[in-house]
Amino acid sequence: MTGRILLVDDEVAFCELASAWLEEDGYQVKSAHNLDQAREQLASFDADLILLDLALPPQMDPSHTLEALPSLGDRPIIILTGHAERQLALNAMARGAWDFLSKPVDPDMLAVVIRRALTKQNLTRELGRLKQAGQGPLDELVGTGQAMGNLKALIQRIAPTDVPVLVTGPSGTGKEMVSRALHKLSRRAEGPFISVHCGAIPAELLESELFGYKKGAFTGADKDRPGLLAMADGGTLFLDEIGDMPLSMQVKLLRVLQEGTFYPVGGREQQSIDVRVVSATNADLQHRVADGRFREDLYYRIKGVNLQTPALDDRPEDLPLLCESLLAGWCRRSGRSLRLSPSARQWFLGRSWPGNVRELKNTLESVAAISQGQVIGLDDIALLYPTDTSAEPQGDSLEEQVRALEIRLISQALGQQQGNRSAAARQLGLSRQGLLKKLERYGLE
Ligand SMILES: Nc1ncnc2c1ncn2[C@@H]1O[C@H](COP(=O)(O)OP(=O)(O)OP(=O)(O)O)[C@@H](O)[C@H]1O
Repeated sequence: MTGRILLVDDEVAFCELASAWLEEDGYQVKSAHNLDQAREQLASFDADLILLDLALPPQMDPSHTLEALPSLGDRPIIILTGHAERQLALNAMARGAWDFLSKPVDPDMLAVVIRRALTKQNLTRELGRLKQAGQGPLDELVGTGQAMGNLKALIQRIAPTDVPVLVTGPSGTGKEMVSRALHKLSRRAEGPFISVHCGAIPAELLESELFGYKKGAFTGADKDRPGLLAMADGGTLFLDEIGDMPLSMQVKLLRVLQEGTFYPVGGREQQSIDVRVVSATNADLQHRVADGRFREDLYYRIKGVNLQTPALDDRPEDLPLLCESLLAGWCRRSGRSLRLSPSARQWFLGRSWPGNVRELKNTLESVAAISQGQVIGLDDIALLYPTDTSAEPQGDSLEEQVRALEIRLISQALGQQQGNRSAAARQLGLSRQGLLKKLERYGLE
């Protein structure tokens, strides 16, 4: 076991002896001979545990030492006592000390007590870390119904392991969000989360994007460049749309996942990586395996645990909360304050969302962007979706109608292109820059 221990005892001989025992067990040890020295040491030596004699100079008064306990920080303290000081030791424990040992100290007993205290300290720290990390990522995944509840419980269970995860579900159901939550709740949370859009990178570039390349590997390779795999080292590699990965690349990826090593394009030196692989797809991979478009061995390699994100229409119970939280998110970003009128809310709750949360989000944000007061009404919705509402559009000048039409067409294009802005711009005949400007103007970012 590893750990840092501060020994506080005025008996120099005892400090030396105990330090030798503890160092032999692999601990880092420092000694102090009075309370002032102890506090000084703690300023630069963040001890995980303190061994503390109660009778310390200059006072040699145990009750003075007891009063000083809180100034030694929030770490387990083990009290060292003489036989006559049993009551004092019990007082110390009542004040939060972890345990006590009578002198002369038995080295085996010391080892056991220290191991128990450090285990407890590690668990407390881990719990604190998990509580802190655990709040955010799962709360971002809005949904309190049974389907989302089960999914969140599974995420929490699987996240701390290194098991590969395949996230499947229809487009716009939050597969990427789930994958990020897995990373943020994992032991790799401090490491990188690298996303590879397997379908968006042209097949001929995928290899150099993933593996990186050496200078001179091909025309234009004027210096070494690390690939996405190397960048993900120590973290999570997220393979999005894995079903669209070309077969030739699937073989190479399989080798990396099996061996944990790869060669950069044009390189002779093997590189190793340590990554956790999370893949996502809205394709039916088993079907692709059956018709030969996806390698079976790779399928089983990445599948590990399969998490399924439910279609929004299969969890209508979450719609009210989703509307509320998506609108609140838009308000935060745009600096506006808006709510849904009862009839507008009814409209959102009463229809089907085949494009899932992405479609709901785009629709809500488009309507929010064109609404003018503090309440989104059915008339705002009617401006964008005239055929979906019975209300007539009201008070719309030519300018407002053009704006509404633009917003609708942009939202539609973004929905059809799965949020890919370059593709949506192409579909609309706009430059990417032109589309970005409009998104900003209409608060659709
Ligand atoms: N449960 C959810 N709570 C809040 N927002 C969500 C939820 N699910 C999805 N979203 C939002 O919907 C949009 C789409 O989510 P995401 O990109 O994770 O979906 P996806 O399943 O990976 O989609 P695709 O298959 O098209 O890549 C994002 O803006 C995301 O923030």
